[in-house]
Amino acid sequence: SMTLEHGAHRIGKRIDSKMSRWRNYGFGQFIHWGLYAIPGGHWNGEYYGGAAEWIRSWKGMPNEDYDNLYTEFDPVDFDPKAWAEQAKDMGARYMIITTKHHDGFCLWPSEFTDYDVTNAPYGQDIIGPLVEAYDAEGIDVYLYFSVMDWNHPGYRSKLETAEDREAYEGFKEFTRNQLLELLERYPSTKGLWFDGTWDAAWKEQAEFADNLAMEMREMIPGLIIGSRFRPDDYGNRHFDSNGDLMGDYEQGWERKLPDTYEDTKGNDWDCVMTVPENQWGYHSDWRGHVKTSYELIEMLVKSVSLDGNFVMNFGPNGQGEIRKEERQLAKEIGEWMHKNQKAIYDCGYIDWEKQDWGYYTRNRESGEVYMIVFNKPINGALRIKTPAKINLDKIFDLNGPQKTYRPEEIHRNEYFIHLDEALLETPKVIVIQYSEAT
Ligand SMILES: C#C[C@@H]1N[C@@H](C)[C@@H](O)[C@H]1O
Repeated sequence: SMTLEHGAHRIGKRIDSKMSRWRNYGFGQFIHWGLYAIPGGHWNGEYYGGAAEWIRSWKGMPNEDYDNLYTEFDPVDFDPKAWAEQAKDMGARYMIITTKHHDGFCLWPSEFTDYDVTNAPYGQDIIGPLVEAYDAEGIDVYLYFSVMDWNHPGYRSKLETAEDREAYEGFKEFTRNQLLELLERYPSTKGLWFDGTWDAAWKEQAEFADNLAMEMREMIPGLIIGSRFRPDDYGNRHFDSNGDLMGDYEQGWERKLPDTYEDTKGNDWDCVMTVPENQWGYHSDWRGHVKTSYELIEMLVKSVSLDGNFVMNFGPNGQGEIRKEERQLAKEIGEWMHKNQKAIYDCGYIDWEKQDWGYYTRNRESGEVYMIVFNKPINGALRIKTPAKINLDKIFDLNGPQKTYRPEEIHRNEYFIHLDEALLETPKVIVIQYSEAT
């Protein structure tokens, strides 16, 4: 392997209690909110088919029109307590909020730019009340921060001239100032979710990013930072030039899921997921497939079954309201979570052979295994295949009358259990208590 100054500084998972807390969340909420929520995917009567939070990059939206949207930002309906209550009812255990997206508009009063909420009609801090409201509900808060910043004069996607390099030094100092400012203002934050770090200019900043990450971790010991922040000595991100994970967990699963445990390389990881195909910020006209609560629950369960966290995105509108589709999804997912959260919280992967009926999760403390059944076979027989020396001691429904199942042995370590109910209305959880034969 290569000698790297600024590659991965740890091989393997973090094992401290703060990271264990992160690992056990299971379910999180992403919130993308900012100026892009005002146009909501339209401008001058034209429909923008891209991701609403990228509308500034659309030829139909003149840059100066976008950059002046801040003069209209006045979300009178913003109610952080209501958002936090809804997240609690849904069963989210952490929340990631966009403090600054690629457009550079800051949802907190920043000392280092005028392009922030204090210069919009709204005039007040958005991040602080959100942190407070979510902390009060016992939901941990993480801060999304985009390094790429279309508003800052010193931003460069690549460094070609001496002038570029000089301007970029100023931008780097600005970035450091804003990050330290955020940690100073919101010290209860548990981590940062970085984005906008794919440009060539940033990929040259291995030493700067490494030092900045160390400085932030000194400010808040145990701070959790994913793989999307630092480039290594050769500009590689997420995995360094030796193939080792940069940061505390893998942030590569954006709008996609690993299919097997091998795909996760045994690392911690999160999947961040949009409800439509590709809308993070508010778009008033969702077109194409909009995911149902059934699909989102399956993605959540699949993530936990493969040792990851699932983070579902919400895009509040320009008035600060959560749109009705998202409110309905939160309600439906919450109904399932209220009854089945034991199969999600503090759970992860177990190396039992995946079966067509659904997914296994395992509680990391108790060792209890959960079968989450999505696909009931016509004959109602659910196959269970375990590694050798595993004894199935007790099998019963998580909910309802504690119906127990007597496994029918097919041959060693392979069984059927027989469901007798006609039709599954929602994904069904069955508990397996097992022991290892000595
Ligand atoms: C591309 C891109 C960005 N990464 C997602 C998490 C959203 O913030 C999207 O705009």
